[in-house]
Amino acid sequence: MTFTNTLTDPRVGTTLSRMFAAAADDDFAAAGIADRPGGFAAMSPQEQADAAARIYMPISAAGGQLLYSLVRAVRPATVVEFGTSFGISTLHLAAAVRDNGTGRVVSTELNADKAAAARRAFAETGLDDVVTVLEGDARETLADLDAGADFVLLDGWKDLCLPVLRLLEPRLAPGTLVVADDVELDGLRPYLDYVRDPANGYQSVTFPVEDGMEISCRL
Ligand SMILES: C[S@@+](CC[C@H](N)C(=O)[O-])C[C@H]1O[C@@H](n2cnc3c(N)ncnc32)[C@H](O)[C@@H]1O
Repeated sequence: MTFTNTLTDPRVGTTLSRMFAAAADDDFAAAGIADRPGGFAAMSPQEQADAAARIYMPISAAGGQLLYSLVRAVRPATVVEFGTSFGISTLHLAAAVRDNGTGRVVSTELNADKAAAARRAFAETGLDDVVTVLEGDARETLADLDAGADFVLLDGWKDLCLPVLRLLEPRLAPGTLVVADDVELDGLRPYLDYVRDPANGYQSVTFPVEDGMEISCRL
């Protein structure tokens, strides 16, 4: 019996290894950003995205394996991702969609150079036919989504995860999983408070992969 797992396709494995290796230099690439006048927090989301144009900030390897497994299990028609960066998380989502034999990934990225680099990575892995990268602010690009959001990954700027979730909520059917990365970051606190409040219609739990992923099921 043969088993299909596109994460083990040499093109995908080689590209992911290269990207994770490059991401190991994130601290070096980030040096100096926080020292700019006013600091990172004082910048607009676009200014932050452009200042971070060389920084991967990816999900962890285990987080990617978790996402792959969840998408295999759920078999979503449309996966929506907030925060493509160079495409590490997107490759895991797209590999699962490929192996499901159905579905697509719609991902959105604010920085133009990153969006272009991600598209190149999807082409070199042969997964570009299942991924659409929307370039721009997710609060605008996802407002006109032409379908339901059947599986959601929120990994853009943490203070925007709650506004993006609220934007997508009308498209979330009961049972939809919403995953947010980096539960330890302060900026995600309003989001975590929201999805953990039963009054807001989620069953939410932190999954202990590196950096922590919050998995919330729409009720
Ligand atoms: C943590 S990184 C994403 C990492 C990516 N998910 C991965 O695992 O490789 C966050 C990304 O979100 C992008 N971003 C931040 N705010 C955004 C917005 N409002 N709309 C679209 N992208 C945004 C940033 O430019 C940055 O590349």
